Amino acid sequence: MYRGDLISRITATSMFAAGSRDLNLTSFNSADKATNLQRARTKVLEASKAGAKLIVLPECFNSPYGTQFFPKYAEKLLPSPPSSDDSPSFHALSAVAKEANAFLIGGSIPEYSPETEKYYNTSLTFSPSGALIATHRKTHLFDIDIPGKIKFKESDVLSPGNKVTIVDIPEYGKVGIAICYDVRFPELAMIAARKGCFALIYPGAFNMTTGPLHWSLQARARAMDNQVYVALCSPARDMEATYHAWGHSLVADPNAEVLAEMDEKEGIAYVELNGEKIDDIRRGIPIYSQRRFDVYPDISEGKVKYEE
Ligand SMILES: O=C(O)CCC(=O)C(=O)O
Repeated sequence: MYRGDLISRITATSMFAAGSRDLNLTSFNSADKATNLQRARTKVLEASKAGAKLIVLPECFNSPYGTQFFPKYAEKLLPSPPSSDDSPSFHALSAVAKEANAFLIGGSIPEYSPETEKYYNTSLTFSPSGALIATHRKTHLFDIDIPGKIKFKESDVLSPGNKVTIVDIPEYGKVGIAICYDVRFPELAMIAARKGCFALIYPGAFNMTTGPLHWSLQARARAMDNQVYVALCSPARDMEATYHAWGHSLVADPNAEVLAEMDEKEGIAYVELNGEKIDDIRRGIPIYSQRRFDVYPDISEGKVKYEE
């Protein structure tokens, strides 16, 4: 199930909050996709130079965030690989993964599928050779309405993905990938963890209402429930934008302790993931072997749609 022998070889992972949804902290205009892609490239190369082997970008890193923006920024990913006209972001991510010689979880981008004629919020993961190794379409759409605070309805424009996404990273182990609001659904995290993932990684962008309330708590809860690493990677905050991201990219360890947490500004956080820590935590608090599947079902078995 859990491949401690492989994951203990991990040396570094990095998170950053750059190339944001609507980032306009310096001189660049984040509503400009090409600028965002260039910014992301610079930061990925900076992280890889510092030794990162697994690099994560934020949700919707190539566009402003908002249902009004998705159709304009959406890219076609089919056929795979798409043409560079259809998906400049696909090609930029693939090229920089190769240049950085690192695994790259490329945040997410708005996608338009000519097959289904629908829009999605989609995360692409590339290997160090530049090959696409995983695609996750946000499975739980961000539809909330907290009176006087925030109303957001992704489902006005987007359609949901329909699977749990696990990527087996050679020499490291399995990683579960999902997007932002997906973190609120413990079932998805638990299935990925019980299928052997050592880390659950969520490009995401909470807001100024739910960020302070739940961002860190959600990461810590998923880490505690599953005794795995959990990483959340947010865009930096831009108060000029229509959506104010909470920021605070963070990594929680298998004991639910926060190893690194950024502030709301652009930056890079580096964290070393150690497989032995998972073994130690699970030995100390052995919930992994104490489950009572005679009392309740194992949700990771049976009718589960997942893809490795
Ligand atoms: O769950 C939340 O509070 C925020 C989710 C979100 O911002 C998103 O899914 O993009």
